[in-house]
Amino acid sequence: MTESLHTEILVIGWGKAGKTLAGVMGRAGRSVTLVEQSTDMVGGTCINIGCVPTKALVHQADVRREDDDPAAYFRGAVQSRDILIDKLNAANREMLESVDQVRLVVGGRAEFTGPKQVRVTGGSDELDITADAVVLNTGAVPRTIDVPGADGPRVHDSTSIQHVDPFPARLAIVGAGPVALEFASMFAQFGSDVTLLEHGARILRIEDEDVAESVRQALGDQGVRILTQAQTTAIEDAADGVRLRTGVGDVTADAVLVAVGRLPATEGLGLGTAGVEVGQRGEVVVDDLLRTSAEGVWAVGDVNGGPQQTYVSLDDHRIVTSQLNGSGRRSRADRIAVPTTIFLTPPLGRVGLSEHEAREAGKAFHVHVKAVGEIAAMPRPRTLGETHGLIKFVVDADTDEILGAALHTVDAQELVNLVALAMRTGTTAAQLRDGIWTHPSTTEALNEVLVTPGVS
Ligand SMILES: Cc1cc2nc3c(=O)[nH]c(=O)nc-3n(C[C@H](O)[C@H](O)[C@H](O)COP(=O)(O)OP(=O)(O)OC[C@H]3O[C@@H](n4cnc5c(N)ncnc54)[C@H](O)[C@@H]3O)c2cc1C
Ligand SMILES: NC(=O)c1ccc[n+]([C@@H]2O[C@H](COP(=O)([O-])OP(=O)(O)OC[C@H]3O[C@@H](n4cnc5c(N)ncnc54)[C@H](O)[C@@H]3O)[C@@H](O)[C@H]2O)c1
Repeated sequence: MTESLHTEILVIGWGKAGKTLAGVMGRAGRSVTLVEQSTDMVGGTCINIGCVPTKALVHQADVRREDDDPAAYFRGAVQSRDILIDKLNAANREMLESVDQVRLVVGGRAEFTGPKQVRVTGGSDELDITADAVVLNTGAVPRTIDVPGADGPRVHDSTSIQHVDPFPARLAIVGAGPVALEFASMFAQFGSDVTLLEHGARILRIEDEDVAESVRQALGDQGVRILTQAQTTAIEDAADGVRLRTGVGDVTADAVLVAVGRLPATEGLGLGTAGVEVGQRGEVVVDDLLRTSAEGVWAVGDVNGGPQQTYVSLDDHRIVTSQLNGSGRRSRADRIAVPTTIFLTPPLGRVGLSEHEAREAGKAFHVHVKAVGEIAAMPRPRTLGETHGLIKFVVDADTDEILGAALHTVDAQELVNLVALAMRTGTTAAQLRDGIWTHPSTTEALNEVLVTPGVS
């Protein structure tokens, strides 16, 4: 059956930016149609297969006791992950179903048939939609590696590994980005024997050496084996598992996770038909207002090639919403000090310049750095029994403002937001150092680390 409709705003993909924009614009009385290809993905990547389920698993892994049977414990952890995700998926649907002006089309793939004209196909049903404005929010998909055996049944991506069965006593992970590191730390805590295959000279190459070394030590103490210069050339079935051939020797495992990045999801969208330009990395090309090359078409979230973070996608929505329903002045260029966190145990929070980036930028700066275990004024890690890590600040020698920070410590995912705010507001290192902070908290590190003699 073919139906047609016209809508003011068409959102393709139920990502963070798109769902937020749909709710805001619908509540403002504008007619919105949101198309999502899969019922399993209502609410998008973050809540169904990305941030939230993985952090639920990280938490479960952290609280596992040494004598818990790994396989049985993992099954229980996955069950509680699934219960949580089902609830969030349903809550996301309810959030938009309750907005009268929003029409939801779930279970059909959208493809452009002309400028601002889309066909949605789901089974034998078709829906032709024309729109005044189109917002592309199709996300990203896991990149694969082009080696023999990479499509084998025991080779997983970040989605399927969350339900891996049987539990892998030995897990090999190809890649060393946030996905690889988070799963390495998590599976080691679940009781797997984890080998991480990094194809470069060291993990976290964009970070300072002392920061990367701090993470390496924490992972090592969890039992993660890191092989560097390990280019995977083949994945083969073997009698005792699956064998990865690498330039530095073979690795045998029960399961493999390939985590070598995520590519913007543009396949099959018919972007050429819509006059939407795609760049060399497969991303939809946008300007700072997230406008594509086609008039009236915007791209938000991972698909536009920006940082792949949920909160960046959320900010993308603010930029487009401001054009559809506001001053239109909000821009990507306004972003200052956007923090990140890799949810290791303990997590690594990062914001601003690293030491080597500050040096390359020709800045005059001081470095304040201290190992977490040596920070007497911060008992919080000791109360949690997790004293790995390092806290490092790069401070402008002329203005005393924070240029950047690396926070490898418990609670880093919170503390990094405070430091980011300090950077945005021009709060000085001395003000942070002399601040009154609750006790026992991780923020107290500021009282001590920023007192240490700054090394120029
Ligand atoms: C394992 C993992 C862990 C992560 N952890 C974190 C974290 O801790 N913190 C963080 O900030 N970020 C994290 N991320 C990244 C974060 O999940 C993404 O940056 C974010 O979800 C991107 O959202 P989005 O708005 O681009 O769209 P998405 O949420 O990806 O939504 C896109 C939607 O579009 C749908 N779609 C695609 N094509 C079509 C089509 N043709 N027709 C209809 N629908 C379509 C898809 O099914 C999907 O539901 C993680 C990612 C992964 C994979
Ligand atoms: N906590 C978070 O905020 C969080 C968590 C998970 C994912 N994410 C986002 O999801 C996106 C995807 O993450 P990711 O870790 O998959 O990708 P990534 O692009 O961040 O890292 C991929 C890593 O794989 C390595 N690599 C590439 N090809 C390889 C090969 N053939 N062999 C071995 N290594 C190879 C790269 O050098 C890189 O270190 C990232 O942009 C990230 O920001 C964020």
